[in-house]
Order: sequence, then C-alpha cells, then structure tokens
Amino acid sequence: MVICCAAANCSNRQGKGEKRAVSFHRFPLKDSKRLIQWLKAVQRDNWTPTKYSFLCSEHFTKDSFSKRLEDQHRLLKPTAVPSIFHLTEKRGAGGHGRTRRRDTRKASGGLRRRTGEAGGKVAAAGSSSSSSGNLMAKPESRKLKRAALQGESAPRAAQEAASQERAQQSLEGTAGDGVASTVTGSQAEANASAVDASDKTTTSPAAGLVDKSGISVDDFTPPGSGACKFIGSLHSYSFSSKHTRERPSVPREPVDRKRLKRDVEPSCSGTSLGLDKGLAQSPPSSSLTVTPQKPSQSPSAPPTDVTPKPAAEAVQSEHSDASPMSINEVILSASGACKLIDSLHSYCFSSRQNKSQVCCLREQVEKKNGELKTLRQRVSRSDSQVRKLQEKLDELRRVSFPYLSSLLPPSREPPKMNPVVEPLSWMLGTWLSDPPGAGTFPTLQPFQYLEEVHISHVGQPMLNFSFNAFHPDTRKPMHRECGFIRLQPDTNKVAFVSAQNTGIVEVEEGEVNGQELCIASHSIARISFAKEPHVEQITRKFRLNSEGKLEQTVSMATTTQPMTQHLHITYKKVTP
Ligand code: HEM
Repeated sequence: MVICCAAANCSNRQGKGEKRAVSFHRFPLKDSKRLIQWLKAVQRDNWTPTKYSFLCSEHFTKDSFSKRLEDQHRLLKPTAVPSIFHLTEKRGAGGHGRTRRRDTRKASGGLRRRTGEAGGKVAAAGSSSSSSGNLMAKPESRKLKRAALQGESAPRAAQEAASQERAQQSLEGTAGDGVASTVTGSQAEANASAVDASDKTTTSPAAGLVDKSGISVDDFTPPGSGACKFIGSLHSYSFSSKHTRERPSVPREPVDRKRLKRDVEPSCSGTSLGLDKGLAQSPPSSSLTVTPQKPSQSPSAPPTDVTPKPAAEAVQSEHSDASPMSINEVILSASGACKLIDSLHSYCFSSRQNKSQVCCLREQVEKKNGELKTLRQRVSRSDSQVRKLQEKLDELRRVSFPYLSSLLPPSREPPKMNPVVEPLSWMLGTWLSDPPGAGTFPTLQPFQYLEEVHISHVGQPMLNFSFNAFHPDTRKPMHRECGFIRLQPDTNKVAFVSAQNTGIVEVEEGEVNGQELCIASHSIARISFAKEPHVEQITRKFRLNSEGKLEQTVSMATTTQPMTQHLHITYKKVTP
C-alpha cells in the first residue's frame, strides 16, 4: 500500500522525493477531539478519513515532532494538529481520486517487494506509541539492521503478518487470481510487516487476538461467562454492522468472510473493521516507516515475485476515502459502540464481582445463622434447667413449710383491710427515711440515722409495724423495734405495743385524729440488765404531712434527763 497525503493540493506520497524525508501520519480516529481538529484543518468536504488516510509531515509545524532517543527517529507528538495547508490552490490531477489510488496500489506492490527482499525478516518497525503513525523515509541498511536487532520479535511479527496476508488473500480470492495463492509464507509475512509493523492489534495463532498492551480478548472474556459471550457477540455484531455499512457494494463469499472473521477478531478498542484488519491489521493511530523507493522498486514497476492484488486494493481504496459515513457516524460507530460494549463488559465484570461478594456474605450469614441456632439451643436448655430448678425449689418449700401453701390465699391478693384500722390506713406502707433522721438528747452528741419502716395488715383489726434503723455511713443496723397498733373499735383510741432490741417493751396509748397520731407511754418494762440510764417516759407523734410524707417525733425522759426530744425523722413512702 502506498501512502498518500490526504491534504488538498498536496501530492506527497510514499517514495516520492528521496531527497527530503517526508513522514506520513494517520488520522487520530480514536481520539475524536483531535480528529475533529485535524478535519477542520484539512477542510475537505464530504470526505471521511479512514485508517488508510494520512497527512504528510509538511502540514505540521516543527514543534509537532519529537525525536526518539535511541535512534532520533522523528515522531509526531500525540497532541499534534496539522496547521500548514495550501487550500487556495486547486487540486490537480494528482489529487485524491481513484487514479491516485491506483498509483498507490502499485506503490504498495513495490513496498512489498522491497521488504520481501529484506529476507522476510522485517520485524515490527519499532513504532512509537504515538497516536499518529509515522511513515518516515529510512535507508535500507538501517531497516535491515533494525530487523536483525529485533531478533525474537521478528518471527512472531512475520507470523502474524502472514496470518493477515492469508486473510487478505481470502478476500482477493474472488478475483480469481491464482498467483495470489502461491505467495510464499515468508513473502506474505514480509509484505504484511512492511505495510504496518506497528499494529496495535495482531492475531496470534495460540492466543487469538492479542492487543499490544498485552491484553488479549480472553482477558475480557472469562471462560464460561455467558454474559461476556453475549457481549462478545455484540462486538461481532458491531463490527459486522460497520463492515456492512462501509462496504455495502462489495459482495463477499460467505466462506471467505467466515474465515476472515475467525482469523481476525474485532477488539474493543479498535475502530477498524475485521476485513480491514485482514488487509492491513493497522489501527488508525499506528506508525509506519518506509524507505524511499529506488527506481527498480518504483510503484510503476511491480515486482515479479510478489503478486499484486488489484481487486482487493481497489476495494480498499474505493471504500477507504469514499465512505458514505459522516464523521459523527464514524465517531459514533467506532467509539460510541465500542465504549458501550466495553461498559457492558465492565458491568458484566462488576456484576460477577458483586455476585461473588454476595456469595461470600451469604456464606457468612449461613455461618452466623448456625451459631445463632446453637446459642438458641443453649438458651433453650438453660430455660429448661431454670424451670426444673424452680420446680425443685417449690418442692423444697412444700417440704419445709407444709402448711404455708395452705395458709396463703391461692390468688395471692392482698388481704382486705379490717375496717377497724381504717382510721390508721394513712400509716400503711413501706417508708424510707428522707432525709436521714436526726438524733438528739442532752447527754448525747447529735447524730443521724437511716430508717426503714413497714406498716401493714393481714386483715386483722390491727396494724403490724417494724422500725429498723441503720448507721448512715456504715449501714450497720442500729435501733430496731416491732409491734402492733390497735384501735379500740368505734373510737379513735389507739394502743401502740412495741418491743425494742435494747431490751425494752412498752405500751403507748393515744388518739388518732385525722392523719395524726399522738401517743404516750402507758407502761415500760425492760430486761434486768438493760443499759442505764433507763427511760421512764416516752411520747410519739406520727403525722402525714402536706407532702404525703410520714413524720415521727420521739421524746423521752430518763432517770437523769427530763422529757426532751430524742428523735425526729421524715419518711418517704416507697410501696403501698
Ligand atoms: C422509742 C425508742 C427509743 C428509746 C426509748 C431510746 C432510748 C434511749 C436512751 C434511754 C438512751 C440513753 C441516753 C443517755 O445516755 O442519756 C438512748 C441513747 C441512744 N439512742 Fe435511743 N432510744 C430510742 C430510739 C432510738 C433510735 C430509733 C435510735 C436510732 C439509731 C436511737 C439512737 C440512740 C443512740 C445513738 C444513743 C446513744 C448511744 C447509746 O446509748 O447507745 N435511739 N436511747
């Protein structure tokens, strides 16, 4: 394939003008922004660039190029945009037409022959990763040297190229060119390598389609993934659809097409057609390097050992520059569709990843459920043990207190209060000192104490009481007394009978008036060894204050002291 400059009024093409090195650069079909910039600069009406469209280096400013360190090879910068055009001139006969393309075919033949002469070992031409290819003129010896240096990669590149060539020949088979089928493998390899040794996507017999980045289609298509296979079929559909649109008038043998498709699978990132890959295997942004043509290798003198393929190349040139697609369509179909499919791939993978996470979580949940089940069983066993212990306790109670259960009412409802004690009902309940009680007496240091009071009834015409004092700091028990409060029926006369831990037993009597009970000692007895001084008189007053609190004030007279207040305390009710 001979490379021609696509710019209007520019007749530069590969091999033309040996004295000056002109490089050719592909249109950045993958980079839609830059492509638009290029197209604006080129200003060609009703023309769409293909992967076989080039601009020569003369349309770029000097600063559009950089030099490769190792061999000073001139490379077009990835951001370069052409700016030098002579648009006012009219395009001459050497413009962009079929005639020129036919010349291109001849030039292509020449190129093939030249590279074939290089021993069929022309390796990948060390193209840069620049998005625009670089078709730079180079001396033959240098090319050979480079091919030799590239050693191991050469056979592989040649093998790949041979595969591509075979695909191309399949297409060309319809032209009935029997010679084409006689092209030797080494020739075909050399040819394909020379056409574009910097393909980003090549076929590998072992691994199928392999991208130069090292990612193969298999990387995107996990085995056994139905979704990915489906997406893969979308790829095929996308490319075959593009192929159909770009080559609507060229009939293809089904067998050829099938073979080609199998040999050259479309890739996600590629914008080229499967058929185009079969022809050149060159992405739009790859770089090409050619040597200026010697007279004997000029395009006008096709070599005898390489069969030209006019039919296929005619198809190629006819459809490469005369595509009916608009730029938008190119961008949409080339970038949009593949991006969509790539996003489907991503979705597919993320979905599979999520699935595996869900599986992992499900396993954890199942494990936790198992643990929960075990815990529930243990709790159930504990409940059962508690029930058994409760039953045992009940049995022991029955054994220890044989009459208790019969004495207690089955419903365990509180006994009905005897109406006789009704006037004292305001005293019923459990009371706690609030605040602590205050103790005084002329012979004593003032002191504080806590006290708990229980005043209850069991349905009898009397109240039961107990007063239990505690030290406010140590909570040690101090004074304690218990007894009964009786009311003389149909009167407000009250008898208070008490036994105290100090060895005193006493009876106090008095009256209840409303919510106040005032009583005074009627008789006091004590143990023989009671501590002195002995108490001789005691008075008490109970009342329910406006705050609902129970108050008690105790005064006493001893053998040494007249009647003096000994205690004052306020209780807060804590239970009925
Ligand atoms: C009606 C019931 C009570 C009577 C008749 C009574 C009688 C006495 C008497 C006669 C004394 C000796 C006084 C002295 O040495 O001059 C005494 C002392 C004392 N009483 Fe009471 N008392 C009663 C309730 C309480 C209560 C509820 C407390 C509370 C903790 C208490 C705490 C004390 C203390 C700390 C002393 C001084 C130390 C002692 O002698 O043990 N008393 N009481």
